[in-house]
Amino acid sequence: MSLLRIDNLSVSSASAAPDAAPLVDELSFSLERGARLGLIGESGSGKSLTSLAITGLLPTGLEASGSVILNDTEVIGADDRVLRPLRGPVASIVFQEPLTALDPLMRVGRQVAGPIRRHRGLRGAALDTAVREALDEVALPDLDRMLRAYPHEISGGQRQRVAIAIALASRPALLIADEPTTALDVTVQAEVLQLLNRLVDERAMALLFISHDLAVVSSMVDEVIVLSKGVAVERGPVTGVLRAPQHEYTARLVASAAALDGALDAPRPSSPGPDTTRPDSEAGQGAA
Ligand SMILES: Nc1ncnc2c1ncn2[C@@H]1O[C@H](COP(=O)(O)OP(=O)(O)OP(=O)(O)O)[C@@H](O)[C@H]1O
Repeated sequence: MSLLRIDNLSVSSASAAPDAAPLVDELSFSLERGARLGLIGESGSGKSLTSLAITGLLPTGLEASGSVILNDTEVIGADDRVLRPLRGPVASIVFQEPLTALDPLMRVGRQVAGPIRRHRGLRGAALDTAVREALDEVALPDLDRMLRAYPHEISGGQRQRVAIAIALASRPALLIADEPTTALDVTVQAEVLQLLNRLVDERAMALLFISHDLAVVSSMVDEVIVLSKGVAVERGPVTGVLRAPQHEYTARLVASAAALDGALDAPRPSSPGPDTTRPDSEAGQGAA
């Protein structure tokens, strides 16, 4: 039995015109325990709505149809009472913006303790130890300060590490990472990806990794689905899809990523180096 099996999932807005295209359109895929799948596509292609539909967290006004079976439970149409026990121990989400997941008025230590107490039943000294271990596992420095800090008192990268610690505290079988590093600067991004990679491996979790960034996706997953306007236009092993895209939309995504890489690698048009070829230039004068 697959950990997650999605059949013909569609998501539509209740207030949209009857002939409007669904926001997610007849999407099907499954994910086995320990497998890694990427969902890529431009902004607005339906990636986040898919992740929210999987955990039954679609905002009011949006309706899902089809079937999402998470660990043997049908999510679509299910009561919150049925879904709550799945959120955490079966599937956890790490969002793009860590502040979405964190309570601004609660110290980090208490926020991490909440899901550990709820899902693992720990109390007292055992709970304190588990909270420290959870923060240590995501490589947060200065644990004493972290435990007492409010979210605004730590950096963006540290906040995302705390959000990851919270998502993992309930030991999920499936981690959904929805653009987890997009809000972080490039060096911090690489550290957080490394951390996620290690934790997913160590815990043999399944990973659904959502991103518009092809380079990031290819470093994290084995298989990929390409979404365009809510439709899965291509899928397959990540290296094959990115090296030899079959669909024109995927080819465009790959080309624009390559163009971006090329632009970043190329020398800057206004080189900061001294221009000694112009006698009247500042550099030329300075060098004279
Ligand atoms: N609550 C809502 N009501 C109506 N339409 C919505 C709602 N939320 C999202 N949409 C629309 O659904 C489409 C898919 O949105 P979604 O957030 O899944 O895109 P995405 O691929 O995750 O984009 P991004 O990378 O920018 O987060 C978009 O056109 C969006 O405007």
